[in-house]
This record gives sequence, structure tokens and C-alpha cells, in this order.
Amino acid sequence: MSVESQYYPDGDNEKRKRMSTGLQVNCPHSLRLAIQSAYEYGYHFLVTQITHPNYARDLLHGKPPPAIGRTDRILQSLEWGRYIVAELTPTINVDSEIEHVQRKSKALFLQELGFAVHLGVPVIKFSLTKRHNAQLGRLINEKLVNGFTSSFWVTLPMVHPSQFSPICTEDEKEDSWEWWNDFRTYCNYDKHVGLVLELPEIAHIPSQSEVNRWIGEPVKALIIPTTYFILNNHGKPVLPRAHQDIIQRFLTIDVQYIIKSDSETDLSLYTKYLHFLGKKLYVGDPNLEFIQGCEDFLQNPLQPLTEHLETNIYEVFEKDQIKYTTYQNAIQKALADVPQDVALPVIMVVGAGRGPLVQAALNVSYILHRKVKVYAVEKNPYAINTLIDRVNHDWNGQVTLINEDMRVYEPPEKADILVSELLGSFGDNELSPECLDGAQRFLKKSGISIPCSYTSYLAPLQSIKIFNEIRNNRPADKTLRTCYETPYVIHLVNYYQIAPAQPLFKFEHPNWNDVINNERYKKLRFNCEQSCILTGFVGFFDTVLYKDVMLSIHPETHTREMVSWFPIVFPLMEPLKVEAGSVIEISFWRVENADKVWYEWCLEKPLKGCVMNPAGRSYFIKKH
Ligand SMILES: C[S@@+](CC[C@H](N)C(=O)[O-])C[C@H]1O[C@@H](n2cnc3c(N)ncnc32)[C@H](O)[C@@H]1O
Repeated sequence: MSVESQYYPDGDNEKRKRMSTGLQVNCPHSLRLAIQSAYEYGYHFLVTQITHPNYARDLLHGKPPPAIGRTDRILQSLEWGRYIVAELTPTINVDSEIEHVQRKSKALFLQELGFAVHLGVPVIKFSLTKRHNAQLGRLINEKLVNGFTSSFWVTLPMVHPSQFSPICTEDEKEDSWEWWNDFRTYCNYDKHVGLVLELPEIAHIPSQSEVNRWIGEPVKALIIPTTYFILNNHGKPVLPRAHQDIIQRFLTIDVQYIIKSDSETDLSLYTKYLHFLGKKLYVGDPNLEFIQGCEDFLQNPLQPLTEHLETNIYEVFEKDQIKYTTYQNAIQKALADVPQDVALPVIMVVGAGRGPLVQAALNVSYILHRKVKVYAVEKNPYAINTLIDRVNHDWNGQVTLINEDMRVYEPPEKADILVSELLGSFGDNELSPECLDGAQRFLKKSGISIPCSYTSYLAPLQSIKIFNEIRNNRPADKTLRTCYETPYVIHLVNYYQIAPAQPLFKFEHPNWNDVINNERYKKLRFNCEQSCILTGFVGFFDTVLYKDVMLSIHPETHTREMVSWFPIVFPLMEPLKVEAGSVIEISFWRVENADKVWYEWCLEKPLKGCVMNPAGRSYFIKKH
């Protein structure tokens, strides 16, 4: 660890390496020497008390004023600010029922917080040792509301020891998550209140769903006592498989690791091992380079119908090879099904962009040795510019270009196959139904639409991170209500999906019904397996391109390595605690008028909420 170190105990994610490690030391003889040896061992920060038992701190009677702890001059301010996580004195008990203990604890607590600010430490860490922490929660909330600059790390066992205690009855068993949830609720889910979890011993490993729920929390660090390590064949400390599995789950949310040791052995072995584990267990997305840096970042859904897409967006689309090879497979199956007596099958690519699906259609023609006539219909004049170049240089003049809106274009002939990709993260949310209903005029009655259908899915979501992103990043020209009544496209990482996703709305093409109605309404019910915090709903879609050829971003059927679409999130105004075993029910509408399409959503159970986004007042998709 050095002054130039790039690691910050609670710093910006971008600045942190994936396996940032800290060392917990209790009252070292010399803090400077402790920092130096931690650095030599490969750690990035130190967790330690900023007070010291040698200093009595008799606050209530002390005269002259007693010292709080060792002098701040033992470290430079830069070092306090970079490398020290300040652990509060564990005996402080502001929630004591004994009045004088409570009073003295409060005085000591406020003094330590003040001292931490004086030193400039970035993080203050303390443990919750009981369920009810109203006083502590109120005091910390008061600090936060007044603009306290350091973060708080609340420490808890991942599994409460009473869960496995032979002494406790079922009623006496405590749930750490409930303690945490009560506490952070006092602090109004403030993003400066993070969580540090003590890894459980090997006999107390939590269930998958318990771990999943923790993944939806702002976990900043995991504490690993050195006693959990076992020696491998080479005499080196390693973690048992069950602990590795838990660490692997937390790698996705980029937590830090705190080694807790009472011995003076070579502590470098533990941090080396954790770095090794990070490399071994991290299953990065193969398309990582395209999606890195947008974790939990809110994006407004695109509106490609009314806003022309730009070069960089088309470029990102086109990098997703799997999408285009899947489309090509679908076109191939469809062309094989066009009767042989059709001498020159017509393929119309509508919403052609810069031409990847046109290329796929030409590839199929080559593969099947069957001549086709290809039209490319695109309303974006700048994308047409690219297409002109491709017709001249790549496609040998084979493709007919039409710079028009597919809803009004009058073609000279009808298509055997209509190919489009007008899909958003929720399937229909970029107005594919409205566009294709218009375009099917130029599809033969026997013709094939690729895609044939698409379905949206919805699941209840816990993500305090996203709730806070919306709350804390309100643009100046929008009300908070507008921000919560807007769906966001998000590469979700720090979240917990409360129940499996269920199908919502389905659209099929072509749709030869006399009356086409793209409005929808459905009520969905989800069972809540364990207590959690509902912050909104997450949406996905899948699509049948043709026959068995599908694309999906539904978590259970997700097309491998496809990165074109992230899930879409429909928020709620306030987080809501949902008890284990209860039902979450939501009503969802797709509504339209002559100018726009929008969604409305309303929580029905466990509490009835108001209808979000009525009349599309905060979010809508323009038709023109
Ligand atoms: C999601 S992009 C897909 C582009 C391309 N097919 C691809 O896969 O890379 C949708 C394209 O459809 C175009 N588009 C959307 N609605 C249209 C309409 N009504 N008429 C013509 N083009 C439309 C947009 O300009 C955009 O280029």
C-alpha cells in the first residue's frame, strides 16, 4: 500500500480493482508500521479503531479534557483519507435501556464521529449487535441529512448465529437481513450506508436465495477470518469450496474483502489467494468490452421511430454477432419454406439501419443457391447514406433502397418475407407492433414475418441501488415523480429478482384480424419466498423469429453471449417491505392514442398503490 495507491476503501467503482483487500487490525502498537506491513502483504486498506484503550475518554467528568486517542500526526492526512476504515468502539451502545449507558454512549459516539471527520477517514464501520437500533439509526440519519461526508459500513453476520443454535427456538431465531433492513430504513435507504457481511462458517452456509437477496443489497465488503482457511497440499491457505461459491456470487457486485486475523503469520498468503480466486472464479461476460462500465447505469429507452439513431448506436448493434447469425438462421428457414414455384422471392428488410439484416438475407440467398430480390426500407436518411454506399460497393447493385416510413411506403410488389428488428427490451416498446401492422400491407397473404411474435415478461425487483440512482440523479428539468414514472434500460448487477418472471403481453405478425388492437391489460401475481424490499419491476422479452429460431433476454432462456438488450425497469415511488409468503400483484397496461403509446402500472398487493404514469404524463413513445 502506498500513497500513490489507486485503491479507496469506499471509492468510485471505476478506480477499484476487482479484488481489493483490507486487513482488520485491533489497536496496533504503531499504525504507521501496521500500514506498511499491510502494504507489503498486498492489502489496500486497514480496518482499525481510531481510539485506543490507553486513553480513558471520561467525557462526562474529564477535566482537563481527556485525549480521544492517539495524535493524528501518526499518519498524514492523505493516509488517513485513503487507507483507514475507522471502526467505532464496540462497547458503545446508544440503544442501551440503561439511561446512563445510553447517555455516555451517545457522547462517545458523537465524539468518535467528530474525530473521524477531523481525520478525514472515508468510512466509519460499526456492528449491529441487536435487532432494535432506533437511536443509532436516528443519529446516523441526522448526520446524513446534515451532509456528513464519510460513508457508514454496517457490519452483520451473513447468517445470524441463532439460526443454527441448538438453544434457540424457532421464534428466537434472528434474521440478519431483518436487522439490516430495519436499520437502513431509519436512514431512508441513504446510499452512504453500506453493508459489510461476515462470511458464515462452513457449517452455516446460507441458501442460494438468501445469498441472492444479499446480492441485491449495497454490500461493500465481506469479512473473512483467517480461521476459515484450510491448508492445501502445498501447505498454502485456501478456502473450502462452499466459501468459494459464495465469493463467486459476490464477484459480480465487486465487493472488497477484509481479512481478519489474530495471528502474526504471513498475511500475504491470504491476499494472494484472494487475487487468485478472483481470476479463477470470475466468469466475465465474453462481450465484456461492450458492456463494461454501464453496470446499474440508467439509460432512457431508445425511440428509433421518431428519433434518428446515430452512428455509435448502429455500431454497438452491429457488434452483437449472435443476433445477426440467429436472424440469418431464421431467414434461411423461411426462404426454404417459400414455394419453389416462386421464381424470384422478394425479401423486404424494413427498418434496415446500416444493413446487417440485408447482408444476412443476401448470405442466405448465396447459401441456398436461390436468387432473391431484396428491398431495404429505412426512414433514417443518414442510415440510407450508408446503405447507398453498401449497395454500390458491397452488394453489387442487388438491393433496392427505399427512404420512407414503412407505414406509408407503397411498394411496386408484395414480399414473401418481411424482416425487421424493431424490438426494445420489453419487446413492443419501440413500437414494433404499430410499424409492422403498417408494413404488412406489402406482405403476401401467404408471406412470413420475421419476427413472427414477441412476448414481454415481468418480475418483481429489489434494487436499492437503482432506487437511489433515480432519486439522486434527477435532471433539473424533471420532477422526482416524473423520474419514478419512467422506465429505464439497465444492465442490472446490484439487484435481487424476487420471483420468476411471468409472461405479460404477446404480439404476433402478420396480424390479419379485421380490427387490430395493440392495447393490452394484464394482472400478474407473484409469490414472495422470503422477506424483501420491492422497489419496482423488471421487464424482459423473447421473440420467435421463425419456427424454432428464437432470441431471448429472459433470464432463464437468455440467448448466450447476446448483449443487444438489457432489461427494462419500471420503478415504484417508494421501496416497500414485503413479508415472506405474501403475494405481490401488479396491474399493467399498454395504452395508445393517435399520437403516442405508453404503459401504466399499479401495485395491487401487498399494498394498493396509485396508477403510475397515468395518461402517459411522464413517459410515452411517440408515433410521429
Ligand atoms: C433497432 S434499429 C435496427 C437496425 C438494423 N436492422 C439492425 O439490426 O442493426 C431499427 C431501425 O428501424 C428504423 N425504423 C424504425 N421505425 C421505422 C419506420 N416506421 N419506417 C422505417 N424505418 C424505421 C430505425 O431508423 C432504425 O434504423
